[in-house]
Amino acid sequence: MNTIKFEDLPISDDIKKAISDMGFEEPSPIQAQSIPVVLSGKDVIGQAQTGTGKTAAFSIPILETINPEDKSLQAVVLCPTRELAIQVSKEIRKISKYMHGIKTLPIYGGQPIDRQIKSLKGGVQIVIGTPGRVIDHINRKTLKMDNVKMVVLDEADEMLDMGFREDIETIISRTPEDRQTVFFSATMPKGILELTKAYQKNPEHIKVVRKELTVPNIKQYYIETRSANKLEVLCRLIDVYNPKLSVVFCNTKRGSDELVSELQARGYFADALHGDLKQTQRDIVMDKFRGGTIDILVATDVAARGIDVDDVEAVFNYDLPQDEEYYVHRIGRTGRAGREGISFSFVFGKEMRKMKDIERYTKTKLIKHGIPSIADVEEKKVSAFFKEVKSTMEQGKLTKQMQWLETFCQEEDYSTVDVAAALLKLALGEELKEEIVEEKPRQRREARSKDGSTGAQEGMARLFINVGRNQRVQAKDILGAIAGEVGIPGKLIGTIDIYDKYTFVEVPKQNAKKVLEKMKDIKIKGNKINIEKANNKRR
Ligand SMILES: Nc1ncnc2c1ncn2[C@@H]1O[C@H](COP(=O)(O)OP(=O)(O)OP(=O)(O)O)[C@@H](O)[C@H]1O
Ligand SMILES: [Mg+2]
Repeated sequence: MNTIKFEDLPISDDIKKAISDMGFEEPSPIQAQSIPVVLSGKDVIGQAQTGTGKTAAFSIPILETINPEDKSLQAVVLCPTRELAIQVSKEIRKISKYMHGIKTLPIYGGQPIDRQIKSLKGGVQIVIGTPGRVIDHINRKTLKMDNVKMVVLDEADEMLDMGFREDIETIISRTPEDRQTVFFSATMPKGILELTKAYQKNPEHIKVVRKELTVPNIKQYYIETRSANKLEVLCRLIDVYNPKLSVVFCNTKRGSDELVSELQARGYFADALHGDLKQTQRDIVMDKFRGGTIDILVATDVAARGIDVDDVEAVFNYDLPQDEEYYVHRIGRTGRAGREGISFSFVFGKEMRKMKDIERYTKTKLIKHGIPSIADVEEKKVSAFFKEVKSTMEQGKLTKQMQWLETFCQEEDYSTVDVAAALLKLALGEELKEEIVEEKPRQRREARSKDGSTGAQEGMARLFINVGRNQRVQAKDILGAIAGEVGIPGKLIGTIDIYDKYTFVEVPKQNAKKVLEKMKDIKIKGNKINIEKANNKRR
């Protein structure tokens, strides 16, 4: 149990007052353990689960360390994404609310650099930035690192990973030798931990993780569903659980755009966040999500780390993440600061193996969840609707409506139940959807045919198409190409499943050989694809 109070920590009254305004009553374990050590000036690697207050754990010591009289740059916090830089900067501003003479500035790409230069000229002591833009300012000499006392890497493992490492090295090399270097993250893979040696002196590794890497207050489910059914399953889960806010993760920008269009077409308030959008659009989407104008954020991994939005009650892995660490960060967008959360990961076939890797890495077990039935969804919708009806009745003032109803019933000779039932149908619509029947991959394997193709329909052969990662080719293009090359009409080709980079296509058995011969290493819309016989090893 954590018995340390904020009063026991060596922090100034101004900060104590501010964090009390923020609703922090007691320090979280990572705050209790790391604040004194960071304040002592030591280098620190702080690891604690998602949503447990790592931001304040480094922000409070930064604010205690810098000298408000000195207007030079004294602390630099580096974050992997623009949204995170903005968020951390806001948190530091909140904590320094009662302090005088402190200036902080988020600097990130996609924002006009002139405006940033102007603000920097005013004397900024704490910069919170993304590496690229920080380097840009260093090169322009608009950011002077000579007086930097402290460098913090938030999401340190990501920052030291390949994508950012070089930039981080450049930035750190510009700071004084005797600076303090502080790393925080919920995950710290061994390989990355090795790298920290290059930047830190005798670091203290403060690790507040339990057995599991994920927080216990997130209920983690997995659902077996093939790609074709994912959208419907997602909608049903959202209808049944009715989360205040949800984040849905896709592995590609294009996938998230497509999903947003489909959700919007079904009447959901959803929008996308990914790296292809302009910064102004990214800001608008985040503001809408924080404000509740949209309640579903469909995002790539750009939103996986650090983002803190209070009412996110559910996270969906619409596509399973490529890295195990990312699973931890993604689902960590819910269940923050001790709140409850729920997560659903969609898996199918070969992805079960990836899921097992995730379970091993996080030391947690994902619980199997069935696909909600139409009846489940209806029950939920009807009960929610009746709740509204009840509250309308309780508010009263229905005299006029009652008169209309009585007149109508008398004139047409209907009972009020007849009318109420018709009104219900009008309000809720008639459910015409069919139940989803998920074929089990195992059953398909049993149906394996002699030619090595898996589970194809009678008379059809299933072929495996390797599309390669990040290639922009669609099922219909592949079907079209086969029809063009081999001369079999598209309609003869059966079902098609997209497993992010893997696609299966069914062709009539007598045409299978021809397709395989003619379509080896061909290009479709500039994308190299490869059609092979499907076999069990692939799954
Ligand atoms: N001592 C505290 N008491 C109550 N709430 C707190 C406390 N410290 C932080 N919080 C709140 O908890 C939430 C999560 O904090 P924060 O974003 O710092 O988590 P994190 O550990 O950095 O998570 P992640 O690994 O996802 O980045 C924030 O809304 C923050 O305001
Ligand atoms: Mg964080």
